[in-house]
Amino acid sequence: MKKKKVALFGFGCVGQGLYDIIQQENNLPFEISKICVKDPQKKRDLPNNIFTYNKHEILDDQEIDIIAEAISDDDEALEIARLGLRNGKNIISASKKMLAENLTELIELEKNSQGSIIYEASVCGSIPILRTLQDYYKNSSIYGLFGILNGSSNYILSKITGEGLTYQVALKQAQELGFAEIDPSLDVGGFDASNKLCILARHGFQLPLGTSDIFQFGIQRISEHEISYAVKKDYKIKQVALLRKTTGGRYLTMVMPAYIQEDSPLYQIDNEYNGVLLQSNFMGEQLFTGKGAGGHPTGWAMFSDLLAMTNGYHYSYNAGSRDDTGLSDEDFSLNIYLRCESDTVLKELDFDLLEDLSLGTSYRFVYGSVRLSNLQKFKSSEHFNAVFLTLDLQHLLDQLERPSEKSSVVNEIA
Ligand SMILES: NC(=O)C1=CN([C@@H]2O[C@H](COP(=O)(O)OP(=O)(O)OC[C@H]3O[C@@H](n4cnc5c(N)ncnc54)[C@H](OP(=O)(O)O)[C@@H]3O)[C@@H](O)[C@H]2O)C=CC1
Ligand SMILES: N[C@@H](CC=O)C(=O)O
Repeated sequence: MKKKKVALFGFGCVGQGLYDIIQQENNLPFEISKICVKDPQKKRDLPNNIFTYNKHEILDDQEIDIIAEAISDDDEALEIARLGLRNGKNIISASKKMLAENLTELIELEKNSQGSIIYEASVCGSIPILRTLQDYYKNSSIYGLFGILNGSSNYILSKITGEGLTYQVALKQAQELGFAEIDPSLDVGGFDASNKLCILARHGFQLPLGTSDIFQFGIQRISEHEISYAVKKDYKIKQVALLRKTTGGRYLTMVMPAYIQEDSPLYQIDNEYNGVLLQSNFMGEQLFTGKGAGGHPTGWAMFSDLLAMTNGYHYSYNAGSRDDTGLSDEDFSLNIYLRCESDTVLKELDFDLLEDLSLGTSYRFVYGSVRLSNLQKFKSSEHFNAVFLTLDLQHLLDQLERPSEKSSVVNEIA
């Protein structure tokens, strides 16, 4: 049988990871015919004639069946996806930011194209979570998703709490290992996790979320105070993402740092590993974990998509997909640890103090309860200068709709 022709866009961490895997496998139904990169001056380990610097050489080539795109330029990645679909190509993409921001348009384009677009590598590296949501969870009633969706921030937090590394050193390592985005503020600021949550929301919940719909707070402000509290209490700090059904079939979503206790399923998920805990009726809870970043784990997700695509695999977007975001406009209260400089912040937040942990220090370090709407307003204000982490997420979940009594779902997740 004639092998399908695949062209790669990008030969960096992920592109090379995919290329390595392909070299080590035999009897594949496809072969790499071209690789498009940006910098003609860069030294490469492969012969020059496999590279091109002109995307049209691939997009206009009738012989090329599949495009595997892993580039660090989201505008260009979007252009490649658009032109590729218009030209009837099948596309595999790792560009989560581009996908999260343009999924509605790309789904529309795909409907009118001979080709299709799939993107397992864009969410949680090696974990086959989109395939699972598509094919295994199809039609099941998922009511919650909770997890660690960003490898770099998990790596950084693991290294600073577990090994005493400084934030800067841990971030540098995450960059050197190829985990971090070209702009690492996407990782530590929670944007990357929000992008992934948007993609998961589409596939698991049929929700067209945008990152601006997600309550989001990063890990950049976490300091030795929060770390030593975690160490003292045997907690770990994780950047967690949550999407959970509330009353009336609407949803609550957030990405924020959390103190995680030993009995949480996320506690043992360290370094660049990710974890996604799905909650659904009938099946209860399932935790999926694996390497969430890095060339080979992510390259494998692309490789698996390539194999699936050569067998005609494509996503089906549930016809029940809604037009609005589906988010709840109810207000909820969240239990947080807060470090700030003065009592004014506590007043502004209408903070319900449960425990004062300041112990004679010059700043306020307190545990208590706030309305999410107040926290949102406060963190967007100009003079915002504080750090907060949630602990007791169960306090929040207790305010949300519970699964029917008949199901055997366990609610404790954090
Ligand atoms: N690293 C990871 O663990 C993961 C990354 N991703 C996503 O995969 C994508 C690639 O990431 P990663 O491999 O880490 O990035 P790298 O920075 O390691 O590599 C980027 C590659 O993209 C190429 N490139 C950049 N701009 C263009 C352009 N305009 N035209 C053609 N090629 C271009 C670069 O070319 P040149 O070689 O000439 O510089 C380089 O080969 C990103 O969207 C990232 O978010 C997704 C999951 C995990
Ligand atoms: N920068 C991302 C890479 C994978 O998606 C991460 O750290 O998770």
